[in-house]
Amino acid sequence: MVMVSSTQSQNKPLLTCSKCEYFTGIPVIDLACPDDAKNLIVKACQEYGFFKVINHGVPLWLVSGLEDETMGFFNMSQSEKRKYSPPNPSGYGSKTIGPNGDVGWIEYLLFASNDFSTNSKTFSLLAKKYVEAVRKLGCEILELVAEGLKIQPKSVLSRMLRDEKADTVFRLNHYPPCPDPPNPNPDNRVGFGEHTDPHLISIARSNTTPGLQICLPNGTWASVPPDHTSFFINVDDLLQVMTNGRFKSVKHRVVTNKMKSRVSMIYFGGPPLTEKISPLGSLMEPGEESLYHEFTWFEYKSCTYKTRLGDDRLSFFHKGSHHPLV
Ligand SMILES: C=C1C[C@]23C[C@@]1(O)CC[C@H]2[C@@]12CC[C@H](O)[C@@](C)(C(=O)O1)[C@H]2[C@@H]3C(=O)O
Ligand SMILES: O=C(O)CCC(=O)C(=O)O
Ligand SMILES: [Fe+2]
Repeated sequence: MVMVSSTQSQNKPLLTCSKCEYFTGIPVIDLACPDDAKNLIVKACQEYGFFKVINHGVPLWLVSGLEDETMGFFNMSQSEKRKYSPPNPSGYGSKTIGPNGDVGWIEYLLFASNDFSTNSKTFSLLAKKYVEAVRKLGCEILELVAEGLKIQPKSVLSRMLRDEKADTVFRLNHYPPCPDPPNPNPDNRVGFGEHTDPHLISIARSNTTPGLQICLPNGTWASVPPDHTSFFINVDDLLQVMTNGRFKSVKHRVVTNKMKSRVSMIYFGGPPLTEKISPLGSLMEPGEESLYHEFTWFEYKSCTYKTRLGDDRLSFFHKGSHHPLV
């Protein structure tokens, strides 16, 4: 499989052909240094649509406590877990992803509201605290984005996550070890197929098992080195539109692991359903035209659920597109 590494001499990604080599070029943003962070975040969002944050302020006890509780859920019998399915819009899912025939080597819990009830009260309490903490982190990051882009007010993006009607999803994924691939073709050893996330921003944390890959600007897949103490941030589709294409909604996927199980916890930050989405006026250069038709988050979300995971949903909203979904 083609992987990517970087050399110290050039600091530019090079193609190599060894298996399981990590990409060493993921931007790392230290939130303890906000003056540097605002510019580095903008650069990372333009170049990769992806970066890692350290010194994020979310306590480790909360993160590992929720991971333990999550594994407590996934370790239950299939018949116990099935009591919480289907994941529509909230609940337990296994092997199928979304309503349109996508599959993966995965089981998961989806929460489409602030009600995180399962069999465990501790889980619900920790999930509530965790989502509050990562939403706050998302607001901080979006404010640094506004500062880095030199647009006012600095709450122009973060206000959408702060809104009491903010439409967020919280997802806990468990990828069991996949010892014998169902098909020897590595492309079929997929935990979560390639896609972009539809919201504004996704904030992900996983355990120490590798698996996440991002698609680089040159179209190659790069393996993200796991780091259970940090958060990985994705630019999502709405942020690409609101920056009129300056930021890239990152294509990503998860490959399976033969030996170890992987668990990830992802907060997807979205605006209220009625929010109208178009490029930020304060960012547009004189004479610059929007690349997209204006739409509401409700319209985009409805379109998302009519598509397959790997579809390019944003293309339906490009000016010039007359797609029937729009
Ligand atoms: C196949 C699908 C699953 C998904 C809804 C969709 O029709 C297309 C987008 C998918 C996605 C990807 C990011 C998030 O994991 C997710 C919750 C989302 O908002 O969009 C999933 C959806 C899902 O699993 O329901
Ligand atoms: O498990 C992961 O790290 C990523 C999963 C993902 O992309 C998603 O849930 O949308
Ligand atoms: Fe995703």
